[in-house]
Amino acid sequence: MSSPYAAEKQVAVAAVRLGDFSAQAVINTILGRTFPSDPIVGEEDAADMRAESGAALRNRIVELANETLTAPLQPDEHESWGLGPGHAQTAEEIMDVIDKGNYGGSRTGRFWTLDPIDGTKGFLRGEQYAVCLALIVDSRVELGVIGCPNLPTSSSSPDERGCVFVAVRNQGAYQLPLSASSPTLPINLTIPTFSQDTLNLLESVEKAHAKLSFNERVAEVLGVKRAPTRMDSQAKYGALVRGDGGVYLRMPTGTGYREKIWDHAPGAVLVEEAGGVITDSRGQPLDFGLGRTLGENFGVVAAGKEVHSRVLEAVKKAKEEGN
Ligand SMILES: Nc1ncnc2c1ncn2[C@@H]1O[C@H](COP(=O)(O)O)[C@@H](OP(=O)(O)O)[C@H]1O
Ligand SMILES: [Mg+2]
Ligand SMILES: [Mg+2]
Ligand SMILES: [Mg+2]
Repeated sequence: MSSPYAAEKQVAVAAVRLGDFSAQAVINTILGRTFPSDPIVGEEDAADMRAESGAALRNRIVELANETLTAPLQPDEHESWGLGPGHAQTAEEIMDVIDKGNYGGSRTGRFWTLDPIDGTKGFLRGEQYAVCLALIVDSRVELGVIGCPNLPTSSSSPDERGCVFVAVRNQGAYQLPLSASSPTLPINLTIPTFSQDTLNLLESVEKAHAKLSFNERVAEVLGVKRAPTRMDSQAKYGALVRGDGGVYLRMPTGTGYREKIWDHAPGAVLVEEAGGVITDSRGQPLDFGLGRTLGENFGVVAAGKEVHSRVLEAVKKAKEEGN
């Protein structure tokens, strides 16, 4: 017997791949037109589309990307970005623009990093996912945007969904509504101070992505009373900066996986601009100048200032116990 929901999974995975590729095509088009000399470190590449067996995938992605590229302009969009009716691209152009994301990263100079769909697994489950973009200059994240189409606008309005988190270095962190035409004003974000009673951990849903048993021990050491919030994608960083949790904790599973810069760059500047601290689990800064990855993986800890140092101590204790 075939496994449950096999057909649904096949369709959903194909849809996500289409979403990933076409989102990278559209975003790279806009970046390429507006900042033509900026390289891009993007998660996806067009190799599968270029393969002989990739004709169906290629046709569908070209169709989807062109649907978005040629749609009537929104109030905050410009024709000079390569958007609007008449701006369809050929299959070759679409594949080339996706492959503009092949940059390897660098210690100096400026580049963008893009995760066209972060939290793929969450997207497949109909839960949280995010479109993530950051600008890195001389290894430092200067700007980060995290679009969360499925995240409630606040924990008190679970039915209103869709928010964008924006942070610019030295200019603060904000939450905007997802729709550019919405009249709602930006919300200025500062991570609140937590007590032992109100604190909880924000962690991955996927056990393959983070060592959740370690988090449990850290929570015990900290005396945390609330259950953790499990959420896919960098929506966790958004939840953290608006005070929905207290600590972002991601510990390596021991497989040698190296964290990708596009999975943390926007979140890093968002946390810092909301008054928080983000480091690896040893308290070292995340290094965005090493290439496409953050290098050797010691995990990620993000929280408000006071909480962050308590979490580092708890992590140290849990490690010393042999967890
Ligand atoms: N073994 C692993 N350890 C840590 N992160 C991993 C991993 N395998 C995949 N990931 C990353 O975890 C991201 C999702 O993070 P989270 O667990 O916080 O939702 C994935 O992003 P994509 O969904 O963009 O591929 C992927 O890059
Ligand atoms: Mg990702
Ligand atoms: Mg992704
Ligand atoms: Mg991926």
